[in-house]
Amino acid sequence: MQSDLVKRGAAELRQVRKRSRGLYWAVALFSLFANLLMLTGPLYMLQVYDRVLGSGSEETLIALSVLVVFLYGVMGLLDYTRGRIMARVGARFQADLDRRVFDAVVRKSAVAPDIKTNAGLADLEAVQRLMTSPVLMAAFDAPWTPIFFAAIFLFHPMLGWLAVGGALVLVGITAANQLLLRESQAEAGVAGQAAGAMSDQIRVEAEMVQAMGMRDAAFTRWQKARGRALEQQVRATDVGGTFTAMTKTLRLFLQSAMLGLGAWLVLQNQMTPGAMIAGSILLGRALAPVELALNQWPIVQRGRLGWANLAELLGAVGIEPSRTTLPKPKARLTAKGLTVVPPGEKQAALKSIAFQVEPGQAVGVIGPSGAGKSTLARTLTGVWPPAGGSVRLDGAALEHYGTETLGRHIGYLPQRVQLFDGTIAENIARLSPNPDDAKVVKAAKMAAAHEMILELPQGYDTQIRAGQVRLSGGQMQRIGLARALYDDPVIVVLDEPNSNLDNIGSQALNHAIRQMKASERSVLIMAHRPAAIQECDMLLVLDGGMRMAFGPKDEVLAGMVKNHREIKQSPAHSGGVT
Ligand SMILES: Nc1ncnc2c1ncn2[C@@H]1O[C@H](COP(=O)(O)OP(=O)(O)OP(=O)(O)O)[C@@H](O)[C@H]1O
Repeated sequence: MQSDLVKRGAAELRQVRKRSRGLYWAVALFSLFANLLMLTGPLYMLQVYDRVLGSGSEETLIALSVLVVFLYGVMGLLDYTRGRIMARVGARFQADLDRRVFDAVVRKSAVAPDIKTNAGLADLEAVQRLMTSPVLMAAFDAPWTPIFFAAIFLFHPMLGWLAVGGALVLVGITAANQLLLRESQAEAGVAGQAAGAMSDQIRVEAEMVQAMGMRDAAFTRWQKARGRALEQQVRATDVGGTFTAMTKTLRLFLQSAMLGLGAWLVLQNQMTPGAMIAGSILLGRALAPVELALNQWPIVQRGRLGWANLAELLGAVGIEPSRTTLPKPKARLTAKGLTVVPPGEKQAALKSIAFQVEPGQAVGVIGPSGAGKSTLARTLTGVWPPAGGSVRLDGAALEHYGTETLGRHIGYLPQRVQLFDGTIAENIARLSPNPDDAKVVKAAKMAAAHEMILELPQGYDTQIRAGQVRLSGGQMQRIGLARALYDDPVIVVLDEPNSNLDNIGSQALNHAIRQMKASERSVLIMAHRPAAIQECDMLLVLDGGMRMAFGPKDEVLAGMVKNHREIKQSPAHSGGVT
């Protein structure tokens, strides 16, 4: 099953690569001519040694040299052009897959984040780098290598066999290099990613690390992860370095051996001195792709690893089917037999839940920690798919809207509000590059964030950057609420919306809920605190993933004597807020 998915992902990658098939053929054709023109050097040597030096004709030397300059010029042009074509092939491959890989990374990370998924875009870049690297050009050159060997055989079979023997040893070394390096390079890659992920996590939580005196411990952990990566890297470099040195030495030796054998054959009158020099140059040309592949093996390995990881990622996260655009729904939400299993878990966090939300209603979802409230929020916003049962928005299953459209219909305020680099307006407008100012201000006013934002140094244009413009938890939550309300969603799902709000914030939230209700929209509030359910008409009580009660708020509360008393006694219920 797993490998079927990987095969599907690999097929998708190949499909994209195939789009540049015409260009690959062009590069292959250019490579043929470039390789034929590489015979220019040896042929020139042959002529200079055997003809010019023999005849002493300066005119011949000049004519030959002019011809060589021209041929080298053409060869350089062909080489340059095929390099440009391959750069475009790589860029096109990346551009064609950017969106798909980006979506897959985000979709998979929303459900089951892991280090491998994090590296999705870096994997795509690694494949693109391999496609544009000289080593891929060497792959185009390799098929023409026999031309060079054939030419050496023409000079003398003994020289030919020496060249073929040497080349075979070099290819053997390259293959051994690949076998030995594969494991340690893959391990170095994985360990490096783990160390990178750990340092990212420490940086994001730097405040906590600093405040709790965890810096030493965090460093020790990171160093351990980094140490593993370094150890593998050093091993890989050691092995790679040994092979590189071996090939370099062997190549130099082979070239001298060719000259030595050539000289002996000249002495035996079996060959001309020109052929001796030309044979040595030809050998260098023939072995160049092998040596290049060996030197650039890390790029090849990383590219191959990237390809394998991308195949796995794209196989696991299928292409989203395009959906027929449905009209803007009414705020009616119906859940039937809804069962949700958190990704990677075996046990359901919601078990066969049923409830209905009508337009103009606010429904409070209450229950102890781990009851399944956030799970319900994630399901209603389409992040976690139901394992059984259904959720329908105005009669259509949530997945029929497509995630982007669903996000516009159902606003979401998560428990932990995270803002992105950009202006406050862009954040409220959900990172839209052209925020609709009127909509931004409307949402901010509804979330009672307008005045607070105006007091910031640049108002709505205040840049939020990691480390700069520190907003308080309550300010973040209000901006998060404005973001949830942006563009008039028909339903908003608020997960612990007042956990960071002060009295004014809580009152503003209740005001926003009343406004939503008055405009026939509906609100779901996952809550611990009584103040949050003040405006709710209905209550859904969850415990251990099961529905314990659902109905009008007062009825449900009356049925829950203990909770009822607790909430009745809270100042929030008697008109105030916590
Ligand atoms: N990302 C996750 N991966 C695996 N299991 C999860 C994940 N998130 C929640 N769960 C599990 O699902 C169950 C319900 O958790 P959920 O977060 O929905 O509870 P909650 O009612 O929102 O709790 P709280 O009030 O503390 O936020 C818990 O048993 C929890 O372990």
